[in-house]
Amino acid sequence: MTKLSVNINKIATLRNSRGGDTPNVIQFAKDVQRFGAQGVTVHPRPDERHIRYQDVRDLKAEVYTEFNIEGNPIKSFMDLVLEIKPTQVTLVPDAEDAITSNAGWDTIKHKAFLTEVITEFKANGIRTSIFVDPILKMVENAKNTGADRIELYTEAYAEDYVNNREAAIKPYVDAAVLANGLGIGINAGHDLSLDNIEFFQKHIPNLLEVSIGHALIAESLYLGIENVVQMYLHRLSK
Ligand SMILES: CC(=O)[C@@H](O)[C@H](O)COP(=O)(O)O
Ligand SMILES: NCC(=O)COP(=O)(O)O
Repeated sequence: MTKLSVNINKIATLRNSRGGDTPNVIQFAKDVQRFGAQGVTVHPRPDERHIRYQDVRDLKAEVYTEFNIEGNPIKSFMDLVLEIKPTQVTLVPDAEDAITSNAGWDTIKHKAFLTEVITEFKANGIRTSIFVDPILKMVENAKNTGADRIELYTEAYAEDYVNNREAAIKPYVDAAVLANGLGIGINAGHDLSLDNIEFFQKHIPNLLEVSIGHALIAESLYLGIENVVQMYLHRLSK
């Protein structure tokens, strides 16, 4: 079964655009869980332009499904995650000035750093995942850091899906087969949508979780959030 974790960063972005508390991110997290989402994802960045560190603290009491915190493990992020102790931390090598995540880890170059960080999170009972491109040596070395899972960075899949979905999925299938053989779990995320999720899920063996935000919120403008969560769950259950 593939779990749906809803990334609520965009709700915080909308709220922050006016400076008040509308829409309320806590209420939104409660609602997506009530509608069936099996997890909530947040990605606090150092400048807090999307979800804020205080939001993450406030969410702790309200997220009763899987709580996934994503981000670059700088000191303030590590302190936050160790304070909250979510179900899962996903390590993402995002630069401070990047609009959104735009690359996976080089798990060879950063092996020592990742190993140290992962050891600390695991010692605190937090499941660990590393954001990686579908590159075999990056997947293989993700396993060597001690991470429980990888999160496959799916932007390239989403972009290529519209032209040639068979070619688009191929590197992800190869990466997933390797990950399964190595015994490391598989998550995926970035630019997944109602259009491309079903094909992805059908072809990736043992896909444990997808985290989806941008497209899901955009689709909800037309279809409503309750419908959209149900539509994703339906596509993921096939
Ligand atoms: C890790 C990742 O893939 C990103 O998609 C990210 O979590 C999305 O966050 P933003 O929506 O704030 O760009
Ligand atoms: N880890 C990916 C994520 O949380 C959401 O990415 P996106 O759907 O906003 O592109």
